[in-house]
Amino acid sequence: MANERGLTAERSGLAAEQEVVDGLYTRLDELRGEADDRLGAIRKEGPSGSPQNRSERDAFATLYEDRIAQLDAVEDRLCFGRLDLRDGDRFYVGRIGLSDAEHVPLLTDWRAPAARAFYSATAANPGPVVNRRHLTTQGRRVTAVEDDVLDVDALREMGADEALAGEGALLAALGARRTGRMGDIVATIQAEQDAVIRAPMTGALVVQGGPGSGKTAVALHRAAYLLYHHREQLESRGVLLIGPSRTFLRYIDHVLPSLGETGAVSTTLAGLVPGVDVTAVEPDGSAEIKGRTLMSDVIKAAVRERQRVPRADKEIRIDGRTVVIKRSDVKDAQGRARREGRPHNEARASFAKDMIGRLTKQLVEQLEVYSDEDRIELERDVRDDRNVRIAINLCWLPITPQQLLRDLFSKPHLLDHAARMLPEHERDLLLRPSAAPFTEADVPLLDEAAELLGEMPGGRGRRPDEPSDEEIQYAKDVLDTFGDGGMVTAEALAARMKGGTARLSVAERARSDRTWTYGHVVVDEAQELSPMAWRMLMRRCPTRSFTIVGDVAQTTSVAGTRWWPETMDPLFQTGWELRELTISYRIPAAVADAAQTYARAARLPVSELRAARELDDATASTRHRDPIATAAGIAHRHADAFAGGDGGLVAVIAPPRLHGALRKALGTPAIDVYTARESKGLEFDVAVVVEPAEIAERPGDLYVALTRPTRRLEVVHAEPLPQGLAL
Ligand SMILES: Nc1ncnc2c1ncn2[C@@H]1O[C@H](COP(=O)(O)OP(=O)(O)OP(=O)(O)O)[C@@H](O)[C@H]1O
Repeated sequence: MANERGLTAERSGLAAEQEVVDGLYTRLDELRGEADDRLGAIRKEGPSGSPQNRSERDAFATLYEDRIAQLDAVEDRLCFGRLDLRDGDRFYVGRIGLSDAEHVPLLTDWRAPAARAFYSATAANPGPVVNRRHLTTQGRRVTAVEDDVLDVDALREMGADEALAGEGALLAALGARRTGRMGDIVATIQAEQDAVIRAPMTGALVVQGGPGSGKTAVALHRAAYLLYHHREQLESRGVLLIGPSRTFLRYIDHVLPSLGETGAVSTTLAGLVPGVDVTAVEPDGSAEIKGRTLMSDVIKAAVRERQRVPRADKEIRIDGRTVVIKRSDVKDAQGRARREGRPHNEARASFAKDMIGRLTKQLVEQLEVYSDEDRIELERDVRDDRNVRIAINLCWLPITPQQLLRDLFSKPHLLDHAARMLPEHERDLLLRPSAAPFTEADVPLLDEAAELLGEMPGGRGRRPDEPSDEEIQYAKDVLDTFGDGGMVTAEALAARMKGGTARLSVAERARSDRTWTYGHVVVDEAQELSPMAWRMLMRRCPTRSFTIVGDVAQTTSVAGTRWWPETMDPLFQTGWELRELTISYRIPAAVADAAQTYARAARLPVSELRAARELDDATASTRHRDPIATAAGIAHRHADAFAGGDGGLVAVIAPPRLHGALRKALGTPAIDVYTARESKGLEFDVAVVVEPAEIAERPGDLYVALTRPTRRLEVVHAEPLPQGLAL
């Protein structure tokens, strides 16, 4: 009888909530219809009217398009909660705020202050809330309601556990099959996560948490939260989101739009330097050196090296007269140009102007001309003289960041000069052919160089006294051929000039993007960044407003962080704060235990981590002579079971040398094969980890690999398991 009464109440609860939710979707449809109509009307007007009218119309069209995109994006799970307050008030919480035509609020945005209690109220600390209701919907249909009764007496009577808010809704979300795209967690954000999401925007917030503790989810929701609360400030400067790889960015690219936000720029570190393609991986030895802060001094010295003083004074004939490029003049003019404090390529104009002035003066004195007109004419002659231009270029050579780096790492004499502070064996590690492709560790160096070099001449329209690309390339060739301080005759230079020229490849178009500064920067997998990479990010946000999430136990980069204070203190001094997330929402308890036991044995700095779920049969280990065929067989078995059921993702994580054989044995692109590093930040229903001892050459790599599955970890090996791993 009691049960029946319960069921009836549940059904009537559902029906009542369905009515409310229907009303919300009706309002959503109305708003979408209005925005559609307005956009249609604007488009109908066509491109007529004054330029001002047109640009106003364009602005409105963009506004309506954005609004429609926002309303479309919140269709799924528009409303997911209800709060009943002690004073009898009740309101619904959803992805966006909605009001009716009379401005009566219908739905409260999850980011609004009033909605905070939905995530933070507990039985011990209920605030004004007596009941929190979670609504589960499929499409527009309400399929379940679940109440957290926060009235302590009622709660005690029910003997309920208050550890996880909305446990049913949470466990349903955690148990859902993975699709390969990350979803938002807005309906089930937990209290410790909410505190991070809503933390004030000042300074740097560092969030340390074990695998699956929701760092990525929290970082994305915080970006949405900050955009909502500081819209004016952030919309003009933007929010930058840095992720470890393009695969990872694809994995998360759905989340912000589903939260109604399209205003963040997400990219990798390399994506911040336009025109640079990172295609190579380099040995740890050189990557580690390139990550050190002292590389900023190396780059500085390399740039400075392009400002040269000739070994001897040099005579140049102009229209039958001789002028002398004097070493003392060059030194003096360089000093003056440097004191202006502009970047190298931009300061070159001052140096060139100064030198042209000095040479003109020599002609003026020789010819004894006194009229301004004659003087101006002579100056033009000097400026237009090719030999003069070449000589000036040799003393102050404009150069792109890419070329600077290629030269620096391929020419021992340049490296010896610029990187004097490094021991010889470390300099040797940096040497590589000039045509070698760029690596990830080069990116911050390119950015540093771009900062010191500034715009290439002609980047924003060439001035008359600036050299052409051909002249620059030519002078560069000369320097490449003759090395340090190479003085060659004007005739030799001219002869080579005829031999054809190459254009410099400068990513000028995107230059203005490179120097853009953001209102807030969110960094994911932040433990991987080197000190040089941090320098690069600090330039992107002079206000030092950062959200930094990562796990120092998962660090795989040799130049990365193993202890936050070591990295953060020099960057932010006292302006940073550390928070921890302690519950893993991804991995089942048995996987968490196995991974943590291994990590502790390998002396990784693991944080405390509890798993939110216990699942049976969550781990398995198979030893076999043929790990390739065995792994492929196991992966197929799971994939087939998923195909026959309600879906799910299977992935294989293995050392790179086994990838070819594994792909062949799998025979289908439907099951992805990753290295441990490639799998970073991703998750799968089943992860098949092959030859863990080999992956464990870098213990952080194995820790990452073991913590990818949401349901089952399969370990396959021919070699013995690494120490500390027991399944
Ligand atoms: N409060 C929550 N409600 C529902 N799902 C959650 C919640 N918190 C996290 N998750 C889910 O747990 C999984 C792991 O989250 P996430 O990838 O953000 O963790 P992470 O800490 O970044 O992990 P890693 O260190 O491995 O990169 C994701 O599927 C995420 O959606």
